[in-house]
Amino acid sequence: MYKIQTLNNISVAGLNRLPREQFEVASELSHPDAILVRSAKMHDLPVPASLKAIGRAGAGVNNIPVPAMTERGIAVFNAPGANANAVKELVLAGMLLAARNIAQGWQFARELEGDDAAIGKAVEAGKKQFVGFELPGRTLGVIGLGAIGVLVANAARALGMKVIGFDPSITVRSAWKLEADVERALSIDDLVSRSDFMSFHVPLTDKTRHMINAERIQSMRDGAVLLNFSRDGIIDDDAAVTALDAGKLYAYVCDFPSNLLKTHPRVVTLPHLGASTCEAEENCAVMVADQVRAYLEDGNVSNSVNFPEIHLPRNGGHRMVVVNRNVPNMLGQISTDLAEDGLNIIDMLNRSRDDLAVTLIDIDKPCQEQTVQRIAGIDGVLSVRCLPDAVQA
Ligand SMILES: NC(=O)c1ccc[n+]([C@@H]2O[C@H](COP(=O)([O-])OP(=O)(O)OC[C@H]3O[C@@H](n4cnc5c(N)ncnc54)[C@H](O)[C@@H]3O)[C@@H](O)[C@H]2O)c1
Ligand SMILES: O=C(O)CC[C@@H](O)C(=O)O
Repeated sequence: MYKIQTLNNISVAGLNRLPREQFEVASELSHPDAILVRSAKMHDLPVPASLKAIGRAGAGVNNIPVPAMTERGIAVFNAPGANANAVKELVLAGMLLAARNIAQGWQFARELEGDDAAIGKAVEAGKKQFVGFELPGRTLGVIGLGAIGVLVANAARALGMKVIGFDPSITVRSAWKLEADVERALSIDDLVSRSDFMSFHVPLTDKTRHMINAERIQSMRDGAVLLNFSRDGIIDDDAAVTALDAGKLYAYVCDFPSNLLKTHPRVVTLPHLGASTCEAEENCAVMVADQVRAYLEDGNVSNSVNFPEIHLPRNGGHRMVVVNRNVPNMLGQISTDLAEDGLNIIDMLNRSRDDLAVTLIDIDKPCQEQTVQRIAGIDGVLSVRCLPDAVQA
C-alpha cells in the first residue's frame, strides 16, 4: 500500500487514478511515499524520510524546493501544458478587461442609484469615462513561448493583433506550434519597446524576478498594458503602480492581488484564477497522479522537472530503482554488489540528467534488505528501493 499525502485540494478525477486497494490518500498522514500539491509552499515544510516523489498538479514549481529534493533523490513531477488553455482564456479576457475598461465600467454600474430612469440618465452621462480601444492592429508582446505563451500568441493573431515573442530557449515543439507570422523579438528590451500589450509566461526564477522594472517600463510605448498571469514577482509592482499613476501605463491586469494592487483604479487583480477551470484542474490532477503512480510502481519517469525520462517495461524479474549522482563507476559498483549477493541482472536501463542518474534494474531473485543497504552505502547513491512485483495481466 502506497501512502499519498495531498497538500491542496486535488481534483477527484486525479485521485481516482490511485485505486484505494493500492493507495491510501489523505491530507493528514504519516510517512507518505508521495505528496500531491498545487500552490502550497513546501520550502519550509519538513521532508519525510519516506518521501519518494512530489506531484505538482500544475505548471510552476517555484513553491517546491526542487534542488533540495534532487539532493535527496526525490522525483518532482509537474503537468506541462495541462492548464495552458485555461490560462490562455484568462489572458484574452484580461486584454479585453483592460482595453474596454470593463471592471471600472461594471463597478460604476453597480454603484448607480435611483429609479431606472435616473439610472438610464446616469449611464449616458457617465459612460464616456470608460471609452476603450479595439485589439486588431495592436501589438502583443509575449515573453516565454512555452505551453501557455504559444496559445496566447496564436489566439491574439486570430483576433487580428500583431504578435512578437521572445524566448531564447524555445523548444522545437513550441516553435512548430507557433503561427508563422509571430515575429521573433531580438531581446526583452526590443519586445517591450514595440508592444502595446505585454504578457508574461515564464517561470519565476532568480533570472526572471523583476524582469519588468522601472527602467524597462520607461522604454515602453505610452499607454501600454501589462498582463501578469505567470507569477507574483515577475513584474516590479511598485514600478508598475508608479507608471500607472504617471499615466505612462494604461492598465495592469494580474493574477496576484496585494494591498498595493487590489484597489488601484487602473489595476485588475484576480485571485490566482489562471488554472481554475474544471477542465484544467482535472487535466493536471490526472497527469500528475498517473506520473507519480508510474514512478512508485515501476520506477518509470515522465514529465519530471529534476529526473531524466526513463521507461523500462516490466518483463518479469524483480525491480530495483537506484537514484544516484551522475559520476563514473556507479553502475560498476552497483552490479558488483548485486553479484556479491548472488543476484543476476536480467534487464537494466540507466538515464541521466545534469548531475543525477536513475537506474532501473530487473534482477532474477527477490532483492534482500542487506542488498539495499549495501547499495545505499555506495558513495553517490541518493536512494534505493525494491519494487513490489508487477501484477501480471
Ligand atoms: N496563473 C496561473 O494560475 C498559472 C497557471 C499555469 C502556469 N502559470 C505560470 O506560468 C508559467 C509558464 O507556464 P507554461 O505552462 O507556459 O510553462 P512552459 O515551461 O511550457 O513555458 C515556459 C517558457 O518560458 C521560457 N523562458 C524561461 N525563462 C525565460 C526568459 N528569461 N525569457 C523568455 N522566456 C523564458 C522557457 O524557455 C519556456 O519556453 C509557469 O511557470 C507558472 O509560473 C500560472
Ligand atoms: O493550482 C492552481 O490553481 C495554480 C496553478 C498554476 O499556478 C500553475 O503554475 O500551474
